[in-house]
Amino acid sequence: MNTENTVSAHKEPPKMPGAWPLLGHMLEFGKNPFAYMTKLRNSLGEIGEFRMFHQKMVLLTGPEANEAFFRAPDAQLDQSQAYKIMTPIFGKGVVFDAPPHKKDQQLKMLMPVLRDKPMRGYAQVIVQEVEQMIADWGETGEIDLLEFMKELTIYTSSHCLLGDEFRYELNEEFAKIYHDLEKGVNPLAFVFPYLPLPVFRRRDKARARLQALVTGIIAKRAQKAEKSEDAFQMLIDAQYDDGSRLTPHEITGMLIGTIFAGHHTTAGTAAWTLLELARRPEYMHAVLAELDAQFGVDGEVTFQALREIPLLENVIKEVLRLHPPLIFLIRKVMQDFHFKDYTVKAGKYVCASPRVSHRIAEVFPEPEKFDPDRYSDTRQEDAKPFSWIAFGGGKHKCSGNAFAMLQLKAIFSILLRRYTFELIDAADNYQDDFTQMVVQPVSPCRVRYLKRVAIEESAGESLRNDSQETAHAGPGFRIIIDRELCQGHATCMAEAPELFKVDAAGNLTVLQENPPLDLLAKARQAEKYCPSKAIKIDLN
Ligand code: HEM
Repeated sequence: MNTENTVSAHKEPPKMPGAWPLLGHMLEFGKNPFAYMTKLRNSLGEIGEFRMFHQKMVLLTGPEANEAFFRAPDAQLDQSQAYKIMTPIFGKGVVFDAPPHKKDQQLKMLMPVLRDKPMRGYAQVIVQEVEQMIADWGETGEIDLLEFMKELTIYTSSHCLLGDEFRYELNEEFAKIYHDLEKGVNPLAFVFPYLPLPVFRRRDKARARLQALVTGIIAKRAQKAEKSEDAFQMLIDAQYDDGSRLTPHEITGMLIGTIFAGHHTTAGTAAWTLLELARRPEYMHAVLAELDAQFGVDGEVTFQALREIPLLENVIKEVLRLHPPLIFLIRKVMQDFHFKDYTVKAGKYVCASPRVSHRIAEVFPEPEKFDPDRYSDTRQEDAKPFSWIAFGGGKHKCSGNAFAMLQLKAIFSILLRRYTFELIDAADNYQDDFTQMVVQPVSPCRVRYLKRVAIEESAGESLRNDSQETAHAGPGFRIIIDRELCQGHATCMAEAPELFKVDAAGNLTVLQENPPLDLLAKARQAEKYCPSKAIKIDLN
């Protein structure tokens, strides 16, 4: 396998049968791209061709094929074509629309913005935004988790990247601009990017207004003695190899492009992380124990501490394996591309699919199982290069991956220590929405939150009351389950893992027949928060 010309690579990739005239495989692919790509891999293997309308697409899956895809030079596999739809938003001549030497330099300028040094400052900003979002949540309530995460991550990323002026002085105006830009992402833009449609007009007006605001802030900042420490400032100070600076048009495009790249991807991952934990009380409990040990009840969430929460990190990795927000990545073949015995001719498109590659049983045994322990030192199932590719790979690997992980870890370090969460609908109702370009959970995605401090306080209260009851209650208590009512929500297991176990089929087992009284407070919490009211505590 390689990306250079070789004499042995001569076969055309095998083709999927069943193409319709004009449409090709579009109908089946459009209905559920993941199901279609899985079918292609199951029938043709690691390389196979299908058609979207007249366009020939070749799907590559598995670590070796991914390696060929990600290591190919830009001159051979061109990424820009796939992002053409974004040119009116990011701007002409910005990143994917820039000539190759300029694009490389612009992407390079983004690197330090999203890594090491400014991260410490970002950690504080993210923590502050999470605290603010939940400040008026109260004891308990219901939210649409995806909407919550989308709002939160637009605040965190705009605050970290655009800085204080946009977050505090221009917050409402920025929300409107962002809304109009988002609405302007339309597949029509592939073919007619500047058609005089109202959505495109609003998009262009919003882009122009954003640039005017950026230009104004650059001028204002130039007057100040003290320098800001956000991504915006780093781009103002950045230089091309020839010493020239980015123009306000380029800075605007790079900032909005970075926010777009990180917004729905991070929001969807955050929502899935909480959903997967809420479905699995044993992991929720273990993550909570890790966070409590690291930060204590009121400990400060610092950048350094966020680096040392391996279980939460593995949980997020497993979420990204099962629910990568970008399920296929596309390149246009500019020069014939070779993989093993096959040649993909120039003019076709090649795609890699994180979602399909992540569910190959030879790479990730029992691929459908949520198992964060896969990444432990002893197992390292992701050790094979290009097997875990949620952030892509090679030269164009996500430059925001460290920032995304920082955001996710900071969000949960606050949220989970303040509140517990439970699903409102049946667990199977929470699915991926494949109709979106960035795959996220289907909306509405309803969860209930309950304040942890209240739980702990009332647990303390219970304990105090219990000690009074002990005198005439005997040395233990009994847990009575009404099996007719129990629906296997597993909330009890999150509250008292010593007392309850719920298996994957929703069957509840009570682990101790006559538990000691020091577990009574926890049992009472389980009784209190059981959504089906199936638990009764009987004092001896
Ligand atoms: C969980 C969150 C995220 C996921 C799963 C994700 C995934 C990806 C993937 C798969 C690519 C490669 C695309 C390709 O090869 O065509 C990519 C590229 C990129 N991502 Fe992310 N991303 C996330 C968050 C972010 C964030 C937070 C930012 C910035 C704040 C960001 C900025 C970028 C940029 C600038 C690129 C282009 C890199 C290049 O082409 O050199 N991403 N991302």
